[in-house]
Amino acid sequence: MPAPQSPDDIANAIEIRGLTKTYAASGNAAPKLALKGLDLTIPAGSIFGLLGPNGAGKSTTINILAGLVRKTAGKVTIWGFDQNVNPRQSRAAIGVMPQELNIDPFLSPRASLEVQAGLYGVPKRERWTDELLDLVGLTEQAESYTRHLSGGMKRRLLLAKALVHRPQILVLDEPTAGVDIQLRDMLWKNVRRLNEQGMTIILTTHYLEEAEQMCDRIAIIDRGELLLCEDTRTLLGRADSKTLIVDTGDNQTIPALPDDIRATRRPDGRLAMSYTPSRIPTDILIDALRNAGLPIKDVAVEAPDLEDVFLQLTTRA
Ligand SMILES: Nc1ncnc2c1ncn2[C@@H]1O[C@H](COP(=O)(O)OP(=O)(O)OP(=O)(O)O)[C@@H](O)[C@H]1O
Repeated sequence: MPAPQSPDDIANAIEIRGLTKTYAASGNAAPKLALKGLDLTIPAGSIFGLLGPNGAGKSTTINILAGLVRKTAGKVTIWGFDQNVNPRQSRAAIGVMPQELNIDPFLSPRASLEVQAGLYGVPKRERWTDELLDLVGLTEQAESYTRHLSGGMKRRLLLAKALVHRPQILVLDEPTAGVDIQLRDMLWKNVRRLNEQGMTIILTTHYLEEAEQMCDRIAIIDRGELLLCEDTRTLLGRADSKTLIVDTGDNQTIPALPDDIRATRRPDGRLAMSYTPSRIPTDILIDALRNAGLPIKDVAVEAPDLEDVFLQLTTRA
């Protein structure tokens, strides 16, 4: 049965059901159960973050998607193609920018892209090597030896390599680990542009702030299991705590407040109160300060970030 091809037909770029991976024992090391029946659905057109602490199983998942690691059990469907039934088509739908710089040092960027296109069987007339070099800002270095490129340029070349076969899905494995701000900005600009053109983006990152800013949906996995998969906004709403910061001018008293509100003075003199907005609305708290006779010169609210939620979910006892 032909699998659907048009983006309009595809609701989910990736569907993972019951994905299990056991790495075989080697030497003294026992077999390792890295994925324990993972279910994951990645909507087409999203920028999707796959997060988790070290050893959670992120790379294993990505490597299975990329066809680099063989799954032990489970079903993986990529762009409508079952990986077991249509391995070639499912692999063609995905491009992976790996963590490590796996580039032939003796090839020029142009030659690297041509070789990669050849590996994917892209006919010469369908190649877009010049556009790709331009996209990642390597037109000037197109003919240089790759070993003469800076680390940042090599990473940009990896991005271009992942795109030679115009995949519908782009996977970025820790794309900004150890890169400078300029490269990071360039990378995210490109990623957003590709996403606007319809490409589904999946990324792993240790920078939670980055995931919060970039991803519209986030999955958190830990010890080979899915902890949650939600829209970023919903996920951030989970941490039901906020901090109200009030500048009370010269008045430095700490007012008496209900028991479940922690009030402290920050080193800059402002009053900081942690509270649970679902139980105490912010305006009620401000009224309580007024009633206590405190001057209110300025007010700010600090909302929880992804790091708070992540730690809440993954901190091990
Ligand atoms: N080739 C392998 N052989 C045996 N065990 C492995 C192999 N690769 C990974 N593992 C183990 O499988 C588990 C999941 O590893 P994986 O690399 O997928 O995690 P990760 O979430 O990507 O972690 P990190 O954030 O550190 O990259 C870990 O316990 C790891 O030690």
